Amino acid sequence: MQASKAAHPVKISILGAGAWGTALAIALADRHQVLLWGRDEQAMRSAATTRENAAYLPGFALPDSLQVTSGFDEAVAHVAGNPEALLIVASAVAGLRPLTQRLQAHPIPNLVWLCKGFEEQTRLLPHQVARDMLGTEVALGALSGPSFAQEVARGLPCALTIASDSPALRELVVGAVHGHGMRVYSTDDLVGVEVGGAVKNILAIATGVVDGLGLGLNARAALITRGLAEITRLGIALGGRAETFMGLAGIGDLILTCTGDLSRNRQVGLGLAQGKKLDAIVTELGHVAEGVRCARAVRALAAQHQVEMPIANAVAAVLFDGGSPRDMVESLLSRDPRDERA
Ligand SMILES: NC(=O)C1=CN([C@@H]2O[C@H](COP(=O)(O)OP(=O)(O)OC[C@H]3O[C@@H](n4cnc5c(N)ncnc54)[C@H](O)[C@@H]3O)[C@@H](O)[C@H]2O)C=CC1
Ligand SMILES: O=C(CO)COP(=O)(O)O
Repeated sequence: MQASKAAHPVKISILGAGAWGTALAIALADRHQVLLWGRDEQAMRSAATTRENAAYLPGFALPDSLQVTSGFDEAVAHVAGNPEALLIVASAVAGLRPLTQRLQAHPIPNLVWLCKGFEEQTRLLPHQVARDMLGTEVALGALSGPSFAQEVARGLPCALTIASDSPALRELVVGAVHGHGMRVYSTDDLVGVEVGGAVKNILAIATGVVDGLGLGLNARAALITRGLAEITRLGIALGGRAETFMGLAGIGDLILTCTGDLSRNRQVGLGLAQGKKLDAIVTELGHVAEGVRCARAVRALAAQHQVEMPIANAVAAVLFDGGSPRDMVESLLSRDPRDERA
């Protein structure tokens, strides 16, 4: 599909001024009329004056053309009722329900989210949460793929995928985001894209543990490969398509997050291997590490759907059951041999 609408500017509101929402706002602000909303009034006032989001993305200048606000109504009014405008939810998964609940009263035609995970309490994927809150009238989609915020904010190249069952929304997102070093592919496999993005975070914690324990590059490659098998099994059980897991939101993001030290989830694993406590690691990060919240939901879903996920389960045991990082490795290495396709 060609980026047919890239030529003209689009109104875009981004709800959530964390690292990723801010980076995407920076990347799009030279092409579109972008408004970035954050819930912390003082932080947004400071960002508007200093032209920097010091808490979440320090060191990156906000372009003059980027509007910054803590006024929710202002952010919604920027796009409401406009079928060519785009509303992007850039919060953590935990923010998707409260934010979409606030959108119920507004005529939002197109909604895309960037978060990766399952909702902790309900074990729902983001598109199920969004549908719950907004019904079927709104065109919905997930924008995912390997994309560290800091690199996107620096203008380095990346490739993303937009997943939606609405061809018009896919076209709108490709038209608005593709270009300027960002390649945007599209798919209708929302489940596959969301499962890939959610579960790779747990595998990044596992890889951080293995690397932190100094177990070597062979072990890392084995873990990533068998991790992909786990993601694929769960994804297919939940209705995703196998080929999606060989794409950007599957193996692409898995490789990035497992091997790149910019990953917060990988940092959690490295910290655990050093013997640090989970609470201390998460506090020190100052950002969300979705794999931590998601691991319990994935363990429960794997059990419910009878999907074998030994690595994800071993991570959950370290995070929630007091298992040690070395126990995690031992539990994986002592498993019986099996057919590689199993
Ligand atoms: N940082 C990155 O490189 C990338 C992050 N993502 C995903 O995007 C999402 C956001 O990530 P970051 O911006 O990096 O996280 P962050 O930790 O830098 O910022 C989190 C954002 O979510 C908001 N938030 C958290 N809990 C909330 C709640 N209960 N209600 C409303 N808002 C809430 C915060 O106010 C903040 O704006 C995550 O799901 C992450 O997995 C996806 C691709 C790249
Ligand atoms: O999803 C990401 C890159 O695509 C970011 O991963 P982390 O949340 O582990 O930093």
